[in-house]
Amino acid sequence: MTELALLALEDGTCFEGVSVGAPGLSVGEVVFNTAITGYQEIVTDPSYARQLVTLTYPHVGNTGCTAQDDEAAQVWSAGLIVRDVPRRPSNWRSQQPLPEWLAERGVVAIAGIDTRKLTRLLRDRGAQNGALMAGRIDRDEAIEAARKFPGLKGMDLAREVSTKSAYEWTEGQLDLDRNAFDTADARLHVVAYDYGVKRNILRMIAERGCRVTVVPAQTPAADVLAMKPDGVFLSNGPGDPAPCDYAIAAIREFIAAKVPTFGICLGHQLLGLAAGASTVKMKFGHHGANHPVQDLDSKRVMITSQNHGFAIDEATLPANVRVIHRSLFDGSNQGIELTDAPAFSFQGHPEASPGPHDVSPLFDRFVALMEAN
Ligand SMILES: NC(=O)CC[C@H](N)C(=O)O
Repeated sequence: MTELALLALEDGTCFEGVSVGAPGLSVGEVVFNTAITGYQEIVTDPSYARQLVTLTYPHVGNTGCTAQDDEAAQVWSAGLIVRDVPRRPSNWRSQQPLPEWLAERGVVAIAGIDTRKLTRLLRDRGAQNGALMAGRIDRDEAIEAARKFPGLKGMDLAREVSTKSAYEWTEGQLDLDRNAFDTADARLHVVAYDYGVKRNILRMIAERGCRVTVVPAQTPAADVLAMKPDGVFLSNGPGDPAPCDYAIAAIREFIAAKVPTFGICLGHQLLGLAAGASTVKMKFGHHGANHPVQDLDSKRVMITSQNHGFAIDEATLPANVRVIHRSLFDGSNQGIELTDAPAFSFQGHPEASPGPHDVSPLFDRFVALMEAN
């Protein structure tokens, strides 16, 4: 039986469609992602916590779902909004159709709405708070729920999605035949802060000859320094970076101790904050897999995977921070490097899961930085 679903925005706009997930009500910030592939990696990316993701690509679910493609232990996106789901997935790796996979995980999802209209609205007015309802639907209740969502600004979500206890990561990048990666003869020890880390980041660090210890977001710097790591990694993650004072304080200690440090996305923003810069909320952010970013040193342009709604305000960067990457879409900051400490970071997603691999050399740069220190 087809169940109805409804998406309501805080401005009162409603879209009616059909449910392609679990029944229920879910609220969050509505954002659009322009990637053509990678829906499973997108909804399991912890950076999407409290966000309802609409995909601009019209056919979603064509290749089904596969356990190996999860970027975390659960779906973190608050809900999924698509134009059309095929009746039957077709791919040799597919274990389950997308709607069944979403329903099993309790994720509310809607299909059959005009996602082009929704995306244009978000581009014009900026990211909107919204509510997604499936099964029993009620417009007024949904609009009210959307209006009650306080918005992501000021929301510290990193500590909510983080691991509760430390663990060792031992897997290399998935190449389908070989899932276990041997880190027995690892040359370097990396402590990775989990603010909402994606598995492919850990794989890419591990297979470059690193033993990786993943620690909770609120682990004090002293505990990490006691492990005498060769490097510290700051992960991606959801929410606003500014209220993550525990992380900013810890990173300041790593900078002072001159520990090689590499940050991605939320980790990049936190490094900027620790260095003394400010972050700003963007109008609708960057979410896609085709964003051109320039490496300002080599002048090379890379096509990158992106997922962020906050950004470092370059005007606030102190003199000891160099801008090393910039977005060619809107000129916003994409990378920084400290001139007086071995620390650098990138705003996009170099692990590219999903997305193009142009930025993967940044992981080699991190390894080189650790080796040089
Ligand atoms: N992918 C991320 O790490 C996102 C960082 C942050 N939550 C933002 O929206 O900008």
